[in-house]
Amino acid sequence: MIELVNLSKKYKQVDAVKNLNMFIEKGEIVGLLGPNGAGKSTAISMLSSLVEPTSGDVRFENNSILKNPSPLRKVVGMVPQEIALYTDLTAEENLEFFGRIYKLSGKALKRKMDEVLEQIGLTDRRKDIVKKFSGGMKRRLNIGVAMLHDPEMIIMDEPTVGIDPQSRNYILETVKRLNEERQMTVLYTSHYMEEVEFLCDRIYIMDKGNLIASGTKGEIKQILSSEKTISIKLDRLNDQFVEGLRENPLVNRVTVGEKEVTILVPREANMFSDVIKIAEAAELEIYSVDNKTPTLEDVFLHLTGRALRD
Ligand SMILES: Nc1ncnc2c1ncn2[C@@H]1O[C@H](COP(=O)(O)OP(=O)(O)OP(=O)(O)O)[C@@H](O)[C@H]1O
Repeated sequence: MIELVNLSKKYKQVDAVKNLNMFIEKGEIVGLLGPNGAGKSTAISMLSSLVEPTSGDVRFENNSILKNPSPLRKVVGMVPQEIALYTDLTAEENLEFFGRIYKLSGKALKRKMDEVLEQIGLTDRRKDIVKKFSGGMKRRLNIGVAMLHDPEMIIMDEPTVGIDPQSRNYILETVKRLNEERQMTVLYTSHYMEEVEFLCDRIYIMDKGNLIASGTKGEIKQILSSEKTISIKLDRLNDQFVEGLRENPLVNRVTVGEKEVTILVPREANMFSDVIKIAEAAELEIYSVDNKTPTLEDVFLHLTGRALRD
């Protein structure tokens, strides 16, 4: 459906996106994962023809959209990171206003507004002024606006940043439902790997303007096939224990949580007795030692040496 070919964007000294190659097929949920500043917003702004690339091409149904973006714009709904609503108007009035921009009117507009309000779970708040909405409700309405013209595809730029967990779940479930029931194609950007892991069929991971991994969840996790992650839970932590792990020749990486340490070791390594000895020397009590299935966070850590949210 859509293909990005060697797409780059340079802002003065900053390479916001470097030689990005990506494709999105009809009916897929594709995730674009990366920390702040990775280049995700720039990539989707070029994809939706809001920002002009420095080089490369964006192709929709095999035609370049750089000179003629209208065929793509007709089928894409964009949910920007910033909320774009009139806060002095009600939810209904906002939808009506944006609906008219999409040239909807009369019964067709009313029908569409009812449908969208139902989809975003705001039917009973339709007459309330947006100023009084929570952050999560505003985001849901923002998504509703993008759905007014019946898009085949929706592009969402970090739609759950800074909202309550309940609204976040609602948004994730809505995206899944739209995909399953209406075969909506979705491009979902996030720096929350668990969201991308939950939603997406295929994933692209960006860092500092570069694509660092891509594929299905399984394919991406194969990157770690030679290693495994072990989670160690303790009564408390101290430096001696962490240093003891770091000095162990089998341990490739140590990540320290509150009362939990995770270590990355070769798949075949049996670490149990080493971990117990290091804990005993550090006078700590171990609650559990578990093998973890790798997460996308582990893959990101492996590829960049940093956590996604660093
Ligand atoms: N209009 C602009 N002018 C100059 N630099 C820009 C502009 N837009 C983005 N950048 C730079 O390009 C890089 C990528 O930014 P981008 O917003 O695409 O990242 P992102 O992954 O979407 O992160 P975030 O979640 O923080 O928006 C950053 O270094 C940013 O400062």
